Amino acid sequence: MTTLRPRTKRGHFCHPQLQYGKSELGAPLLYFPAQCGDRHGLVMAGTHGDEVAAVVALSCALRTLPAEWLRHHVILAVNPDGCQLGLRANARGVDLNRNFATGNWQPDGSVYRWNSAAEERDVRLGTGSEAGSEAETRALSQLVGELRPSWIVTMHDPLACVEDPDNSELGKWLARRMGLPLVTDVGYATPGSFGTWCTERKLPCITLELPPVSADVASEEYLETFIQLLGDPA
Ligand SMILES: C[C@H](N)C(=O)N[C@H](CCC(=O)N[C@H](CCC[C@H](N)C(=O)O)C(=O)O)C(=O)O
Ligand SMILES: [Zn+2]
Repeated sequence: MTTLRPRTKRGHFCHPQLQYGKSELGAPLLYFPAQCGDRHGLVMAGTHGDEVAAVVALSCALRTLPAEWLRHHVILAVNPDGCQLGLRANARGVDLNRNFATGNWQPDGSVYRWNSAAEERDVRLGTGSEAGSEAETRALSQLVGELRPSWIVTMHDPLACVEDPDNSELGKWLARRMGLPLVTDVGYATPGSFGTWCTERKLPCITLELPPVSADVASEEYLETFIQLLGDPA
């Protein structure tokens, strides 16, 4: 059994970090490389800067796990500019999850829901001047190409489901542990999305949609599950 880091010492990282690019505003794009095992996965959050409960909960899990027990790569903030601005888009107003170089990329912009109380998705965002136009998209695509992870879990909120087109054992485990429904899609079109980009490259990708909970609640409710996700072989 892994001896977890005492809570008194979880205020800082002891895990190596590597830079895989720069955001549109020049922020470093960081990832935490796996420190042990093989068949590494990639667990990431912060594609949308208005969905940060997973960023905090994943960070808490990472800081609780001793560095040498990290079995999978981690990106806490795919979109650091959006995270610091509290913005779904990146600093250029582009929804990064509609900017990936997929067969169905659309140039006409995208919409999202202001919040769970909104009756429709009507807040407009760009999808980029072309597929892969954004620095964050290109850097992540290149990193995935270099790391060649066995699987990817990308965290969003607030739709409260586990989206796994492959109905994999990992997807079933996550759904069970999180008490969320396992679905094959989120229920609306996502052209140019990361998940579609992965599907086209036959890379297993699970989208974990947290419920609309605070970072405070997520860091308590999901800590054990996220520690197991990061520290146990998949
Ligand atoms: C918090 C926001 N205001 C909000 O309500 N956002 C939701 C959408 C949440 C979200 O971003 N979910 C998906 C993830 C897509 C998964 C897809 N299968 C993939 O291939 O990546 C998204 O990108 O829309 C909202 O309802 O707008
Ligand atoms: Zn999202």
